[in-house]
Amino acid sequence: MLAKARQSLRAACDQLNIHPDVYEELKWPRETLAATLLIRMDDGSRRAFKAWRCRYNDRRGPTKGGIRFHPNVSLDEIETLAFWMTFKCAVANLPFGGGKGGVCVNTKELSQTELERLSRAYIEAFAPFVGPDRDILAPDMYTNGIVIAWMADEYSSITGQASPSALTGKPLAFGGTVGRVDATARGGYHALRHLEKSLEIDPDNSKVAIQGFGNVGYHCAKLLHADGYTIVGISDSSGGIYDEKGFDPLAVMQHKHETGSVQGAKGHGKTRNITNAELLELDCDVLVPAALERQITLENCDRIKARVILELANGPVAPTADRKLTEEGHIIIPDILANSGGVTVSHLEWVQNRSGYYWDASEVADHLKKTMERETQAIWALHNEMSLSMREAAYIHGLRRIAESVEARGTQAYFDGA
Ligand SMILES: NC(=O)C1=CN([C@@H]2O[C@H](COP(=O)(O)OP(=O)(O)OC[C@H]3O[C@@H](n4cnc5c(N)ncnc54)[C@H](O)[C@@H]3O)[C@@H](O)[C@H]2O)C=CC1
Ligand SMILES: O=C(O)CCC(=O)C(=O)O
Repeated sequence: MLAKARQSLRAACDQLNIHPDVYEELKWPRETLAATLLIRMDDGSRRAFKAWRCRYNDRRGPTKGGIRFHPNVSLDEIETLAFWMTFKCAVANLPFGGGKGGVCVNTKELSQTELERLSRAYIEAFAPFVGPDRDILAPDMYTNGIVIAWMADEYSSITGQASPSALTGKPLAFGGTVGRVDATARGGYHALRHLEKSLEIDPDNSKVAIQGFGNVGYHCAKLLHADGYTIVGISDSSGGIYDEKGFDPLAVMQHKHETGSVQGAKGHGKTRNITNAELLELDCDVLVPAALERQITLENCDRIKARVILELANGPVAPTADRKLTEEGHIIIPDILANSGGVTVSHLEWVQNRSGYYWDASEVADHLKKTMERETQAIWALHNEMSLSMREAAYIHGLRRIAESVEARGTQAYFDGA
């Protein structure tokens, strides 16, 4: 996956005529640590889990990125996600490089106490890699504020001091910030809203399908529903639901809490169950992939009907499908812009932890809105001026900032302890 993701880097370097040293550096992760986490299970047995943490590039600041718990997590996936984080942080103009971590585990098979032991073991294994000025962790798929709190607590025990700014996405009572829980979805919402006029989207007459109904998908559904969009399709790992007349996201979440699945939830009309593949192909105006990578590929891209794709997941559209969809006139608001709201508010959490002064909800919300509008506008302008796809424009926008930092420090600095 990293080899494919690099194609965006190559294209951006060519467009900007970037020094070959910069390309050579950004092609590779700076460092990746692998560990085997050994956990005592509740039945007394021991189990091993593969885990990784990658610091992809730290030229713009300490590396930053989430931790994913998923059975398909691999070294290649983590390094690719860390590569995307590097560009995402630059696109949002944050003083961070990119990192990412993960554990190969199906959390649905663990009890709460096993999950806690696994989370604490992760930090124990990677503690020397982590730190407020080195590598700052956060939630991603199948990790949340509770997991982050266990990790933050463990990290403080290891370092022997309160170090809240080494992890973001913490609960409010443990140094978290207001506004982080829905920040990723809200950031994407601001990007879409900012482009509504240019894309001639009328929320009251627009249908939305959302793949993934976790933190990001659920909050996105709520925000778009409140703005008048009709949420006609929703899915999670167990399948999807469709209703031409739309769903109330709150009612669907209540059903998911009660039954473990969105399937069976009732919409406003004739609701039917659909597969995840069908969800992507629904007749709708805006498609929001908010689950895994590579959901839209050459195999299914011909059947995608949505004119606008808001990539709240990381890497949901494969590069080949991306080219084809773009040529056919679909507008893809790329992940490194669309889902940058999460890390933008994580940055505010880090700032508040370090200063010991906490902001109120409106200050956080205003900052997020301003950041998303500023960067969306810059990328939209580049897309128009240079006749590029929004993804190409976003990579160029981020690369300019990263290249400036690489060049400002000098390429030699990489090897002598900078
Ligand atoms: N949480 C955050 O702040 C950020 C998350 N993201 C990305 O957003 C995406 C979703 O993350 P979260 O909502 O935080 O995760 P989550 O763990 O809260 O929810 C994941 C959702 O995806 C569903 N899902 C899993 N496999 C699926 C499949 N094959 N088909 C359809 N649905 C499936 C799950 O059932 C669940 O509803 C990921 O790609 C993540 O990397 C990006 C930026 C920040
Ligand atoms: O909040 C963060 O630091 C990172 C979130 C993340 O992992 C992502 O944007 O993919």
